[in-house]
Amino acid sequence: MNVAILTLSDKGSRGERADASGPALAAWLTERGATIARTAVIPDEAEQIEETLRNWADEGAFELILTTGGTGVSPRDVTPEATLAILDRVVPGFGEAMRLHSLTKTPHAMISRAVAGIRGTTLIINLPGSPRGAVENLEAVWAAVPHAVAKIQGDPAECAAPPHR
Ligand SMILES: Nc1nc2c(c(=O)[nH]1)N[C@H]1C(S)=C(S)[C@@H](COP(=O)(O)OP(=O)(O)OC[C@H]3O[C@@H](n4cnc5c(N)ncnc54)[C@H](O)[C@@H]3O)O[C@H]1N2
Ligand SMILES: O=P(O)(O)OP(=O)(O)O
Repeated sequence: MNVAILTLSDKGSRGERADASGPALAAWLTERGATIARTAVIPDEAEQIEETLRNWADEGAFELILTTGGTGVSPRDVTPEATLAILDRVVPGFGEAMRLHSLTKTPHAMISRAVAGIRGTTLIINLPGSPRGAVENLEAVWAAVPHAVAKIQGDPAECAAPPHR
């Protein structure tokens, strides 16, 4: 699976803090056989986020785009709005699963407004900004990602498991 990782961070984009979240996600994914095909760190600016997500998805080179950062309620947290602006279809189950799983780790999980969905043939998933939060939220949805990616790419196989005996 070719994955692109977009880090949204004002401090990171200004060089005031090293990006630890993008590399943490990359390491986690690489251990599971994914290829990290593109990374970038940009500020929490809605137009820039929309443009980057639109361009990356429309390249058709990545099955999965992960964002990290800007999902909360601070004045400059705009990642969910920017993502929704460029999605063709929303997949609410990813956000539901992330918050359900993350609430077992911290009550602050309910503050993340992360969304997920599809643009063209690319699955896009928001993750929170902290390195630990980003990986914990990816862990929460990973079991469904390969199947979702296959379906988005047009896999015609039937989903239903064989009937139980
Ligand atoms: N499973 C978990 N879910 C959530 C956690 C968690 O720890 N585990 N944290 C919750 C919190 S707290 C919040 S608030 C929300 C929303 O988070 P955001 O997406 O808005 O995160 P940011 O404000 O962008 O960042 C938070 C914090 O993390 C550090 N940070 C951010 N970006 C980077 C980076 N690229 N490299 C290193 N460190 C980074 C920094 O200290 C920021 O202040 O999510 C809940 N969900
Ligand atoms: O510089 P950022 O965008 O990572 O913001 P914060 O540290 O306030 O989450």
